[in-house]
Amino acid sequence: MNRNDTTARIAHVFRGTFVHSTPRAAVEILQNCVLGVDDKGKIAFIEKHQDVVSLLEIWGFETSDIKQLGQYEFLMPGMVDTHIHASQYSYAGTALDLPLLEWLNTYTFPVEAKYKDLDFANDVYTKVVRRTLKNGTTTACYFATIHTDASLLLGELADRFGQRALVGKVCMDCNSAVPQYKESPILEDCYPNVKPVVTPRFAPSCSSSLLSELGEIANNNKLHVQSHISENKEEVELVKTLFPGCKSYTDVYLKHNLLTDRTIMAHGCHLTDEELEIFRETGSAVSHCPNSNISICSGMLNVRNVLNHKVKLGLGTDVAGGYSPSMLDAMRRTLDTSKALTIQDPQHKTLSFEEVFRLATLGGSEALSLDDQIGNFVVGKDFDALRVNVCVPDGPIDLFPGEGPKVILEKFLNLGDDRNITEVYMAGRRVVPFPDT
Ligand SMILES: O=c1[nH]c(=O)c2nc[nH]c2[nH]1
Ligand SMILES: [Zn+2]
Repeated sequence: MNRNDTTARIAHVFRGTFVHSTPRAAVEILQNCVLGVDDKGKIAFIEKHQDVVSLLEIWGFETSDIKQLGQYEFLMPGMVDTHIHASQYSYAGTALDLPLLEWLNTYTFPVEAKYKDLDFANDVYTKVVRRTLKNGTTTACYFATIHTDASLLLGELADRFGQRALVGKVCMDCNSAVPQYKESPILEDCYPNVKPVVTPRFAPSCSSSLLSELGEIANNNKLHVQSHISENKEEVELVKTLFPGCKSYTDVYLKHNLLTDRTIMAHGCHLTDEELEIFRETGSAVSHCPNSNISICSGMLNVRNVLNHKVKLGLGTDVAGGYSPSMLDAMRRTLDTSKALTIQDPQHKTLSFEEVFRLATLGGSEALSLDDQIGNFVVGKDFDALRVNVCVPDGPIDLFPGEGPKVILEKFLNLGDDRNITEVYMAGRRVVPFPDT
């Protein structure tokens, strides 16, 4: 409870129930606690309420500054979407009738080509940032398009609305389906909470020389890398023919120096145990995108097996292969997929809702190598948080006598929506409700 930094002042104090994950506990529920946020947006303290008198003295705030959470309210860490295509948001909820490679050629590339028009980009990017923030995504790892100006605009909008983001200008130099839609390089480091991520689209749309160039840029500048891997079986076969000198899909990225502890690869449904071993050795992470995996019939990732290999794993909405921009949906689809695997093989150890909660928060922060900064309520981390009220008027959840905080959390995760997320904070700044509403 020491106050080390004498210049920091307290900007917010909350009292009530806090729910988060730790490396040891998938869900830790802290009741009747107080949490303080300093004016730099960092968590200054989290203590039992009986210690409030000494906290008042140490930190110099007033009792009247304390925001009391209601009986059916709690604070949880902001959710981390480790894989989302901002540029595909305009057709989210449609166009889910083709498998990956045809889906890309038919729907995705023609739409992404439209981002040379900045008005179009501004409309879609504003909507996706606002929609995901309202649904509790405080950190998003975005794919944009090949267009530098529109990708910079996405970064600017994330910064303006207060979403932490990694923004990837897509790099691809092979595209026979829509030949005018291909190009290369990256983005500048532009805002405190918005960073560039080196983004080769996936091996089939990149030449070996582009992959090498991107591996070099990422390593020389210590940048994040994101791409797709082993999403669908046809794609895995295609990669074998395109890169005959590589032992596996994973080996393609490994050979081009793209697998580092700042790498996040989406899907991985068909990765072998040998490939997962390479992920563990390099510290690269998998983004599990269950809505997309089912919606375009790509496969079912065995998350339990990935976790058993000690590979970092977060969840992704993968809009628009995934039709929902909500991380609550990503959690539900993760549970559904795990249950489907148990139906196929009763020996499969089904994921629990607590484990999935951890994947959406702390797991996501680890996958993006941001866990020293975000992911749970630890002193010194940034205060990225959701204020959840499971009892909002006309809300989607009914409660019954005797339901404790764990049941309330489970109901929110399974039944809740953005109506229950009454406030969103990123680095101590309240970003939802939006200032203009
Ligand atoms: O789900 C996906 N969405 C995409 O846009 C994409 N590009 C390559 N591989 C992909 N998979
Ligand atoms: Zn994707």
